[in-house]
Amino acid sequence: MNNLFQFSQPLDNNAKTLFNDEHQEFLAELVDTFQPRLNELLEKRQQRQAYYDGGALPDFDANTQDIREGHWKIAELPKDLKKRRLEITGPVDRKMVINALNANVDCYMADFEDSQSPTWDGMVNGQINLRDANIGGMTYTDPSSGKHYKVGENPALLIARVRGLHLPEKHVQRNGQAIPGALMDFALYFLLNYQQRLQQGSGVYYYLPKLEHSDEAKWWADVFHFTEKTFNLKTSTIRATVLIETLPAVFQMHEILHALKDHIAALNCGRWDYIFSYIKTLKAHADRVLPDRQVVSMDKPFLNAYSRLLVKTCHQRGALAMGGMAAFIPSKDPAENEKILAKVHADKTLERDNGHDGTWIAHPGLADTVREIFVDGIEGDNQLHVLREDDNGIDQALLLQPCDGERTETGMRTNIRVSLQYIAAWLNGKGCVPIYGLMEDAATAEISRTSIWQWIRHGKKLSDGTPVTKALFTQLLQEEADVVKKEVGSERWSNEPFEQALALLENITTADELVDFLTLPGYEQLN
Ligand SMILES: CC(=O)SCCNC(=O)CCNC(=O)[C@H](O)C(C)(C)COP(=O)(O)OP(=O)(O)OC[C@H]1O[C@@H](n2cnc3c(N)ncnc32)[C@H](O)[C@@H]1OP(=O)(O)O
Ligand SMILES: O=CC(=O)O
Ligand SMILES: [Mg+2]
Repeated sequence: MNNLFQFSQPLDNNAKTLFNDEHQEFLAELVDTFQPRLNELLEKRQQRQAYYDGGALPDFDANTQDIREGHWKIAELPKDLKKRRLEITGPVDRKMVINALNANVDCYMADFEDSQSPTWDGMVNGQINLRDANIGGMTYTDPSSGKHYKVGENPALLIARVRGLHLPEKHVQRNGQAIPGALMDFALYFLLNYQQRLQQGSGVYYYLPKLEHSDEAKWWADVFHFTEKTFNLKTSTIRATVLIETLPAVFQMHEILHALKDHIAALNCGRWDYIFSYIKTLKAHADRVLPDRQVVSMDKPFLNAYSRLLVKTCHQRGALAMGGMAAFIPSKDPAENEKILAKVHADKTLERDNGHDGTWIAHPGLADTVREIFVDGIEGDNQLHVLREDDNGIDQALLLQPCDGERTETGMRTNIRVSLQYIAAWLNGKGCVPIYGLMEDAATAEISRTSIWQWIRHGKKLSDGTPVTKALFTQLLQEEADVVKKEVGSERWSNEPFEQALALLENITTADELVDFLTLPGYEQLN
């Protein structure tokens, strides 16, 4: 094996498959060509944030008005990306991959991101699992239950979501620097699967998370062109769906589609990161502090405007407009489950009526309910024809409109318990877990912990008049840690990294400066 990278540990057989000489050569070329520019793009994020922290608000860019107002379309969608009414999402562990491919859905978004804790083993085995999924006939036997899993006929179309641009892959270094996690995920998924996917008459499909600016989309476009050229492939073999899940990006949707016009297939409303980004981007703006997380739902004016503007922008350019995730997951209690399905039904109906072409589900048990809306409830493969005049008036003021609602002690305590349990799970290698009947992943947990930070930062009062201070948070943290300890039992508490999570949550919530992503300090502690 050649020595183009330094690895933090000896490679096992799976890792050797991923990092064979040919793969290392291409990845090294990508890193050398694109990492310096990526570092500049990340620096620009900081500069824009400093501008917002100084009192400015995100807005449409006057310099790119011609792109927003010009007549152009993205490249024609490939046949298999025109029908994406239902997409299941989930982490890349083997059983989940098989269950997702067998779910009654059109597509499966296989996630190296929000729902995947980026442990070395998780990322390496995830690539092997997706390779096997693309080859077909994938199997697995669960060692604890003995249950056997096999991918059946007509599996869902696979789309891989790579890590965000901010996350390094510390286990793989080049010239003493950790490589970008996003480039590793992109390159390995491409190298392991492109021949197989082309033989099947398809392309290589990705989801790109957490972009903040069209310059970042342009960076990805250049990575895709470079890859297609290196492997003598037709332009547009690689197709991306970009999550619009940061507040700055909602003002850049035409520009993002334009920058990626040879490779884009759709935009997606990543609502949870979007809410987190609203908090983060406007963290210095006392008049835009969010209320309890539970009341920030998609029918709030600022979120509804985001969904409608995304639909309009996509359809104008010939791209699909994907909806997002309702965090409710099925309950084993039939009465409770009926209520959950009713909530999911209402949430998805709103998305369908806004004109989305498809949506996400977190669990196979939601497929039938959501099919009623997005399969039986729309005519044809998508709603590309929906272009409403009513949506013309969506402007900066509406997109940034403050959100009504109370800040309560119960809400704050729930945020603490959810953050604590999620961080412990993430540090333990699980990126998505059920907590109090909801799916929690990196994006939802970010909302919980940054809400508290922002309430402290602006000295907000709870609905009973109590001011939110660091001292109040520290007191509630101890009380809620005791509650969680009782809920999970002392054995689990001591066997899993709850104490580590407690310390991390306390640090990031009481820090004077908002920590950009909880996964950055978290990653320093991850294997
Ligand atoms: C903000 C965002 O980024 S949203 C996108 C990222 N988030 C996600 O993708 C959520 C993915 N969902 C999940 O990880 C899971 O549904 C959880 C963790 C929330 C709940 O999982 P569980 O506790 O295992 O749920 P439950 O016990 O009800 O699962 C029943 C079965 O459905 C399977 N299942 C549940 N969710 C999924 C899924 N998303 N994909 C495939 N299979 C699934 C389970 O593996 C289990 O299979 P089994 O009966 O063969 O053992
Ligand atoms: O990635 C999806 C989100 O809601 O965040
Ligand atoms: Mg997200």
